[in-house]
Amino acid sequence: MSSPLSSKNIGRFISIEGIDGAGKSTHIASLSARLQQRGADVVNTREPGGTPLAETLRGLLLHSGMDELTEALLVFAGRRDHLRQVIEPALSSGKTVLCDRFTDATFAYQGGGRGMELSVLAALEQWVQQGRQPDLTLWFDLPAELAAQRRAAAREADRFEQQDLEFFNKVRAGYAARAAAAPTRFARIDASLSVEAVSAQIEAVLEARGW
Ligand SMILES: Nc1ncnc2c1ncn2[C@@H]1O[C@H](COP(=O)(O)OP(=O)(O)O)[C@@H](O)[C@H]1O
Ligand SMILES: Cc1cn([C@H]2C[C@H](O)[C@@H](COP(=O)(O)OP(=O)(O)O)O2)c(=O)[nH]c1=O
Repeated sequence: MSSPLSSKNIGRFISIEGIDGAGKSTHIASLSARLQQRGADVVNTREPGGTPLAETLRGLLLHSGMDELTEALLVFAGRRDHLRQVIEPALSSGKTVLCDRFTDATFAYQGGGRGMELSVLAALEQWVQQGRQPDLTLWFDLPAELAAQRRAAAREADRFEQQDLEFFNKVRAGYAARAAAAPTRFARIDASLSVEAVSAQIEAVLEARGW
């Protein structure tokens, strides 16, 4: 067994997921501000990344060629450091961690998109996280075609964003499978709607939890 993470859990862990172009970045700052207005002490972070070591790995993941197992090992290596250095200490001290992507992205991209065996990812997940999961995952869901149109209008593509529609359809299906397996943790947001309608859905999810 790997060394223990933390036994205390008094903060809230929220992850935000979805295919590239779903609108995560558009909503994160206002979501963070909204949580702070309600009294949360919010730590904003992201994956791949979140610590100096994990940010170095992020640069490699987004810009260097490698196979899917190497990708998975790098994301989990960064995740381990991120959990130990940032996420667990924050949750132990009662903070709210708002994380732009977490392990569902590995199941969706390396599992769904690249076709890696899910049992290998599940074993890595157990070793690295020892049961730690977000308390809430906001899944921005929309058709891959619409996300591609939004990305094309917005920015230059990295290694993942250069993938075709078939890849993103598989990533989306990967998220759908994770959501079906953890229906209490996941909240599906219809990300094909307007920015205002997406914000309203997020608010409804938080309200329903009394957050
Ligand atoms: N609900 C929406 N309707 C239309 N365009 C949107 C919506 N949400 C985001 N966008 C636009 O789509 C593009 C991608 O959004 P972004 O927030 O960067 O996505 P992500 O962070 O999930 O990749 C941006 O140009 C953004 O302005
Ligand atoms: C966390 C994670 C991300 N990724 C991919 C998904 C994204 O295409 C990419 C970077 O995510 P993201 O930070 O959302 O990209 P951007 O800053 O361009 O919005 O990393 C994986 O393939 N596996 C993972 O485990």
